[in-house]
Amino acid sequence: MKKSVRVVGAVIENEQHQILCALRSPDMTLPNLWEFPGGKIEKDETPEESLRREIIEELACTVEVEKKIEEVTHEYEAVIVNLLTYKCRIIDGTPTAEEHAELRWVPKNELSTLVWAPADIPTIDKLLVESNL
Ligand SMILES: Nc1nc2c([nH]c(=O)n2[C@H]2C[C@H](O)[C@@H](COP(=O)(O)OP(=O)(O)OP(=O)(O)O)O2)c(=O)[nH]1
Repeated sequence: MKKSVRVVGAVIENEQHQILCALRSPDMTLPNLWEFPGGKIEKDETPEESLRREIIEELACTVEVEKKIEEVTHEYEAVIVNLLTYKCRIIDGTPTAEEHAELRWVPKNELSTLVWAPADIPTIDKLLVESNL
């Protein structure tokens, strides 16, 4: 049976309505795909705790976790990912790529020009709807 993992992703928006996008490096699983910074929820962690920890590790900054955006279960070839995405606000520091190949602020209405990890598409669709309001 395929392994299931619970994953959290941070949707961080700046004042220019751009979203912080992170590029997985060539040596990661799902190489060279864009994703929301975050990672696997560890045992005994709430999704919010996990997201704050992952953002410190990956971006070297502190976020406040706000409302949930989407929950998606996506079956990859080797694993089933249950992804929860949350709006987050930076409360300390400036995002730095500690683990990713690149970080890029992308206007909401241009998000679909990047090649995303498939589990992220429903979140992208929601953000695109918001940008057209
Ligand atoms: N962090 C993050 N992971 C995502 C997203 N979308 C998506 O399918 N994933 C997948 C990639 C990984 O398989 C898993 C998250 O694990 P991770 O961020 O801890 O990745 P990892 O490379 O350390 O883990 P692994 O897959 O090599 O074991 O979820 C996303 O937006 N953010």
